[in-house]
Amino acid sequence: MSRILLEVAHVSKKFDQQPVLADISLKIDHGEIVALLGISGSGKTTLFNIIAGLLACDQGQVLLAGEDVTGQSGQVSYMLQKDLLLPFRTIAGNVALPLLLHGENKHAAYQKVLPYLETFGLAGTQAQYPAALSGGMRQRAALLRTYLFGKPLALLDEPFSALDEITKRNMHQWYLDVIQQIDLTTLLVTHDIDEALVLADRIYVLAGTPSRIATELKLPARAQRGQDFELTPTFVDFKRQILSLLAGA
Ligand SMILES: Nc1ncnc2c1ncn2[C@@H]1O[C@H](COP(=O)(O)OP(=O)(O)OP(=O)(O)O)[C@@H](O)[C@H]1O
Repeated sequence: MSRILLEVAHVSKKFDQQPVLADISLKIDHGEIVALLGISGSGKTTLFNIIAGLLACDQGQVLLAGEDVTGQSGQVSYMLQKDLLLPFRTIAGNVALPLLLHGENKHAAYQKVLPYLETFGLAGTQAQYPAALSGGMRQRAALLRTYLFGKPLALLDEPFSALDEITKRNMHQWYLDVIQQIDLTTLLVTHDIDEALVLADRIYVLAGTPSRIATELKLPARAQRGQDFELTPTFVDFKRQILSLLAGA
């Protein structure tokens, strides 16, 4: 069986005759965390929406496990920048939403989410409302809800950008831990170079006008990086390379 879960092939997009994305091709294998990195306005969200089937592309294809899903929504799980938890629903009510939407009854759905609350570091929060939780906890609840949509690929659009620096770093480590325990492939859209370098197995850098894939970087294996990867010469070399590509954009 092919390891490729997502393939974006030669996707282009214009808005009002203005090309934004030109001939974008990328692949993601099962289990990978791949970052799509670009400056503000480079078309990351546009590509995200095309992959999620929320926006039509002008040319190209989106393939999921080899099947053409171009323009089809509901094939991947996705999470937008803000946590978007419903303030009037408890945490259990929020994270169980995908199961309830699939027609499960409330009791069964709540029973199913309880062990996941534990895995996602949210044990004991089921009866609380989002406003009572910290930003990091709300983001974990939103990630759990995304995961419970049950699709093999999660698209995350700047999921940690609203968090303070320390909480964000803790969330990065947490995400790397939790991803070992669940079966999920991630496409992370971000403009944060450090975040991409800390989380991703591979990075696609978008640059130019219109945006193209300027380069693809393969990072050292997650297990070999260690907690202080950000302080290593390897990290700094990657960062320098990315900065020079983005600066020339
Ligand atoms: N619906 C639309 N109609 C017209 N232009 C659009 C539309 N959506 C996006 N654009 C334009 O396309 C370009 C790319 O926007 P997009 O939001 O995809 O970039 P981005 O890389 O996600 O930016 P950011 O990091 O700031 O969110 C921008 O110039 C934007 O103004």
